[in-house]
Amino acid sequence: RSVGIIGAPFSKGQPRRGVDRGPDAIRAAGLLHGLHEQGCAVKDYGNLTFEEPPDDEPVGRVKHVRAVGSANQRLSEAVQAVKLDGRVSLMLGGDHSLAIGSIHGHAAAVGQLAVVWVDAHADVNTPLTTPTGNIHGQSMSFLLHELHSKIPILPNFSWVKPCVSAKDLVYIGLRDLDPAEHYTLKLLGVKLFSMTEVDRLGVARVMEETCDYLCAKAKKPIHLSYDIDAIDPAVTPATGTPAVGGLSYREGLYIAEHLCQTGLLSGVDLVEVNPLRGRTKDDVRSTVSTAVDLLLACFGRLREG
Ligand SMILES: CN[C@](CCCC[B-](O)(O)O)(CCN1CCCCC1)C(=O)O
Ligand SMILES: [Mn+2]
Ligand SMILES: [Mn+2]
Ligand SMILES: [Mn+2]
Repeated sequence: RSVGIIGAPFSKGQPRRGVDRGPDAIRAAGLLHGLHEQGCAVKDYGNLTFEEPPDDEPVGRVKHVRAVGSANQRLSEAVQAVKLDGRVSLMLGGDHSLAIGSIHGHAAAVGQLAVVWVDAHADVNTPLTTPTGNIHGQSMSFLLHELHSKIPILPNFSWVKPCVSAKDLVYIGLRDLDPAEHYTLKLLGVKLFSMTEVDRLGVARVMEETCDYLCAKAKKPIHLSYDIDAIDPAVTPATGTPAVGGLSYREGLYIAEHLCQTGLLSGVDLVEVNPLRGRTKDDVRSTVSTAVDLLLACFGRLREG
């Protein structure tokens, strides 16, 4: 497998300091060494640098609009370039607002794609429904064709073209949604496996159904957007929006292993690792090493050796 790594040290999609340290923390925990060990051809494109637009006043309730829009435009271009290099793009966050640029750039390069969103949260508030104004909870709303008419014009966002159809999106791990998000997902008929379904069906069946559902019509390249807070906070506490009752380490790995073996994985995000949100060094170590293990599984590592 050929992998192109992009570091996106960005935090303005949410209010907590530290998530911009995610990319270097994940590298320092041995990501590249591990990928090389398992035979991947790896190119590290380094960390993007982001401008800080002055006077970035909220627009309505939405915070850091200009910074988020500008950062994601740059990320979109970078991901598109990695795809045109013929590699699987691996974006290291940074907060989950970065999925806007990552998925946009991926779709610009490959056309129609399927999205598997592994997260405690749906990140599908619109700028008009968000309870917090934090764009990391709104990312999908900018990308879905079906929500196009619900998105107001925002500064530095005019470049964003919706590029995902609701039928090509699957959520896994949901357990903390806002009312408007729940309503939207029901209205659009988005396929989702909340933690209730994970408990009821088991992760193997969830992945079987996910792949059957996404591959039913045509096989599309898959974009996996993995929010580390999908995993139970007992395993990955160093993150900004922890929610109890998450995926076990093993379930998280299985999801990555299964998607890898489809051979359709074309883009990956690993976001919301925040080294400042661990209470102890062990908290941070456990979070970052789990992130590395999930990524090694995305790119071919099997527990059977
Ligand atoms: C559930 N929606 C939240 C969290 C978004 C998390 C983003 B992610 O990238 O980490 O998944 C939270 C909104 N609630 C906060 C607590 C009070 C009720 C609203 C939001 O801010 O929209
Ligand atoms: Mn998220
Ligand atoms: Mn989340
Ligand atoms: Mn459209």
